[in-house]
Amino acid sequence: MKRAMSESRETTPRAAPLKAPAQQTEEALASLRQHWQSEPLAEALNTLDATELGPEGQRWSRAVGLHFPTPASAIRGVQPLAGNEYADGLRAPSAAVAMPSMSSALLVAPAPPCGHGVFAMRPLQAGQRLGEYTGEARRYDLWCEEIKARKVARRGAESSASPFILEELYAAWAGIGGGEGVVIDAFAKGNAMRFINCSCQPNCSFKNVGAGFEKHGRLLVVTSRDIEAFEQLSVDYGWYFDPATLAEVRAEATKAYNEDLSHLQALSKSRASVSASSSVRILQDVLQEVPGPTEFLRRYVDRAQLTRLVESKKSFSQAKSYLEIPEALWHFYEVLGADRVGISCRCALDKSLNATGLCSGIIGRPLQATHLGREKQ
Ligand SMILES: C[S@@+](CC[C@H](N)C(=O)[O-])C[C@H]1O[C@@H](n2cnc3c(N)ncnc32)[C@H](O)[C@@H]1O
Repeated sequence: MKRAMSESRETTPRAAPLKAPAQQTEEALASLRQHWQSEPLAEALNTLDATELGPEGQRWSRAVGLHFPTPASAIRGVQPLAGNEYADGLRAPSAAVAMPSMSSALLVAPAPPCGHGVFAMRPLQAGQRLGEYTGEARRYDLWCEEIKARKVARRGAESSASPFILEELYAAWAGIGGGEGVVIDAFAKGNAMRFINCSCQPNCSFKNVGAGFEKHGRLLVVTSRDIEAFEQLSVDYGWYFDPATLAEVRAEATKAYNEDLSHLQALSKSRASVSASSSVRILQDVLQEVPGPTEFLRRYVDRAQLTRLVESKKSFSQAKSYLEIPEALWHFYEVLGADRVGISCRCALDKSLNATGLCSGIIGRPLQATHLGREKQ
């Protein structure tokens, strides 16, 4: 990956000793495991052995001011950054901004199905400043171009203008910065805050703490409500509001629906087993109340509505846009579209990340409860 020349200043990793000795780390992990004992999370925590929490993870944590070692599998290829690096001609804000040191309550650990996450190991109060979100401060326009080039290289020339690929979800918007906007990109370099997952019921937010007109380049993670011990920290990534991304999600939703037409027709006629399309098989299972492991897409189908659609013997026809997908199916296909783009949300599959079970299905999309119905494109 070609990166823009950096005008960054060198950051000096803090040389503080790792504060939690092995025994304290083991105790912390045991209590986390105990707390989430019947969840997939507890099983994932069992994978953390001495190698995972060995010297590599200890060095990384020390460099970013974390109390506990960070699992080696989480930080492969990720450079620890105690403070931002400034690239693309951006300069560090000149006015000194006092930043809190990293909270000693934080522990990075596996958090299935979202990779690794950040856990609060003791209760935290609303409004608490937990530390800085560090990474490379990049000009938004240049960073976007780079992401798009990578996307075209990976997905082909017909890729849309939407910048979504995995890397993008590590970049946090840091204000307009007097120009085209600034993001803090923590994909390749950062600290523990880069592991905070997205939740539809977030418990933290980013606060911009730049000074004067240089209101960019410094982001604080602040709790937005009281947090209980062993909860995961979460924020709302908010990228749903990127128009190009939304257009791509909906184009993929329409494509997926049109690809399924003949199978949907079979579904409406006989409810016989549907073979070729896995998405229609999910609808079939919902209709027939087939029990089984929770397939996350099932969450976005209302059984009564789907039954009415099927019983109406409607014939399914090509949709030109997602607005033409039948009412009972649009949410299901919108989430499927988001999954194809790479931004489907699975927060409610992890109780530590979202205990309410309410999830919009798309990373950064508002919950249906506050966002009823389909929007116009
Ligand atoms: C900023 S990182 C968070 C740390 C990441 N879990 C890791 O282990 O490196 C963003 C990535 O985490 C995952 N992620 C975060 N929140 C998610 C969510 N609500 N649903 C699904 N995946 C999520 C996605 O893979 C996303 O690209």
